Amino acid sequence: MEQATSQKLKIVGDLTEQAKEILTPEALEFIVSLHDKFDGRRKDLLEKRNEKQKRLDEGEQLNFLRETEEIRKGDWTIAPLPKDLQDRRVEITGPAVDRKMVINALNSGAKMFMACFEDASTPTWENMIAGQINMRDSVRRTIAFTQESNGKTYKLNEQTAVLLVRPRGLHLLEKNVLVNGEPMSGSFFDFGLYFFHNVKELLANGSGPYFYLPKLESHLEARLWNDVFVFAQDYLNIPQGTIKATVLIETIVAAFEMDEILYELREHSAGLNCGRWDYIFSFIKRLRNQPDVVLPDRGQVTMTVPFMKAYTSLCIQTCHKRNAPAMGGMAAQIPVKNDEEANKLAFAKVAEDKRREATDGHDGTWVAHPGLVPVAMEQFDAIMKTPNQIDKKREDVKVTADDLVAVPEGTITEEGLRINCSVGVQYIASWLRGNGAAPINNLMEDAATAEISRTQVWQWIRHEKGILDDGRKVTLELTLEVLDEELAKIKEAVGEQAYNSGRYVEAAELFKTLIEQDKFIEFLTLPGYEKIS
Ligand SMILES: CC(=O)SCCNC(=O)CCNC(=O)[C@H](O)C(C)(C)COP(=O)(O)OP(=O)(O)OC[C@H]1O[C@@H](n2cnc3c(N)ncnc32)[C@H](O)[C@@H]1OP(=O)(O)O
Ligand SMILES: O=CC(=O)O
Ligand SMILES: [Mg+2]
Repeated sequence: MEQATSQKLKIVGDLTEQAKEILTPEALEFIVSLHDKFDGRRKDLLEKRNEKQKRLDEGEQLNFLRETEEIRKGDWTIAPLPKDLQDRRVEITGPAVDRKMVINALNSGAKMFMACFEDASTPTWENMIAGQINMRDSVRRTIAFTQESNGKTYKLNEQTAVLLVRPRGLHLLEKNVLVNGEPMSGSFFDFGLYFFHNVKELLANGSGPYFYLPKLESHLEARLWNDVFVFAQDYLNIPQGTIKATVLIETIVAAFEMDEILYELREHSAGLNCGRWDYIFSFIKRLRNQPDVVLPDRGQVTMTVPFMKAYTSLCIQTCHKRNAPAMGGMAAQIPVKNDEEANKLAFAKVAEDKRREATDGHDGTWVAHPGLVPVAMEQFDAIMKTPNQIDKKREDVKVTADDLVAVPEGTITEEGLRINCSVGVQYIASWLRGNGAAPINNLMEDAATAEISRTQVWQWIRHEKGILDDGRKVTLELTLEVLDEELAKIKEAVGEQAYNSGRYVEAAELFKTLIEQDKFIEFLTLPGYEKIS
């Protein structure tokens, strides 16, 4: 249904009752202002990403920027953190769209809840609007839910986690809102509506508008966000510096600009987070055409391989020097149902990951499931006796540009190729069905992890070092054979009916497109978005 809202603005998505509650004339006016003022810069910055890729393909080596040396050497810190952002030892994450999960996350005992419109969400119109409704009701503490299947009711506990919101990345569009005939940015849509509807209520409750900013690739992108914040605060007469944002360092290029990113956002910064899954994806993506860069099977790229260790250590050192928190990331393991042994192992792996993070100096971490909150809490409580460990300056850390791009040892195996194909297709099918976070093989999968799978396969096919440990070259023919076999296994496992209705065939088609085309597709969610409404 197409709804003409004004000459300038067109809402293409259904104007349901819920949508009308969110897309009020005043809120629309605000997000249109964001578009008018900032969309040109957003597009220029995306173009800069392409230019950088071209230079990398031509052999440019990543390095710290010469033009910002003064910032790196300078003696400055971020503005003091508000009280409710000082102790973030455990942050649970989950899709903003899932009302029950939002309540469960807020009640989980975690210090923070990061509600996600990004890696964990399929950005259908329905989901994005429902997410905004869930956020509005969470902030007002009126959120409630009744599960139809068993009548179980959900409401908020007295004590709840502090809310942080992750809007979509700068590359994603919201095609259901056209400004001057052009789709508006998903980032500005998600940020703008959450901020507009909730900032005053949040401040009245003694909290604030807190964000996670995903997939940044440079300090200029941080500068754009900072300018968006300054404008938004002015627009609603909110004191400057009220918004606080944690930037995910989850691209290899951003790892070279951590100081600069904190500096750009220094009045609005709540530190950095090591988004490990997108980071691995970005490492492969950006360095895909470099002759020596090929990563082994996804399962072998752990947090302790040298380039991952270098990145997290540098992040902690950089943040703490600037009095900023350095948040850890997400272990992939989730509780395993009906298998006590496997469940124990999964918990042990999460505990080990959290212990490492706390010991290294992270100020908190992410968990994917409420069952893992106590596991992470126990590790951080044991090691971090204060609300954070920003005073642990980690001056011992010495990380060079070479350390950040050190290619890890390991093997590419047929099993690794199979897992990438199978998990890639299963996740994309889930995403197309509207579910952006899925348990697959007892691991949490989301857009970032699926990106690793399809990018590895793309690269192995094209890179001369894409050779299996048994000597066979990974080729398109071999991969398509494997893909067909894995698809047959999926069909067998889920049954004919679920297979036919579960968008698996479309997912396999999309996976094929992603690996077949020589021109690398920047994000799987871009062609994916054409298949959802
Ligand atoms: C790379 C990155 O970006 S990481 C960050 C983005 N990714 C995410 O946020 C993923 C977060 N995790 C999830 O979405 C989920 O845990 C999944 C999809 C992986 C698994 O979910 P489920 O299959 O529902 O798990 P499970 O059946 O064990 O759930 C048990 C209970 O825990 C709840 N639950 C599970 N995960 C979460 C969560 N992250 N937040 C809140 N509640 C949760 C379920 O709602 C369910 O509640 P109920 O007992 O009241 O019915
Ligand atoms: O967003 C987090 C990540 O690991 O990617
Ligand atoms: Mg990510």
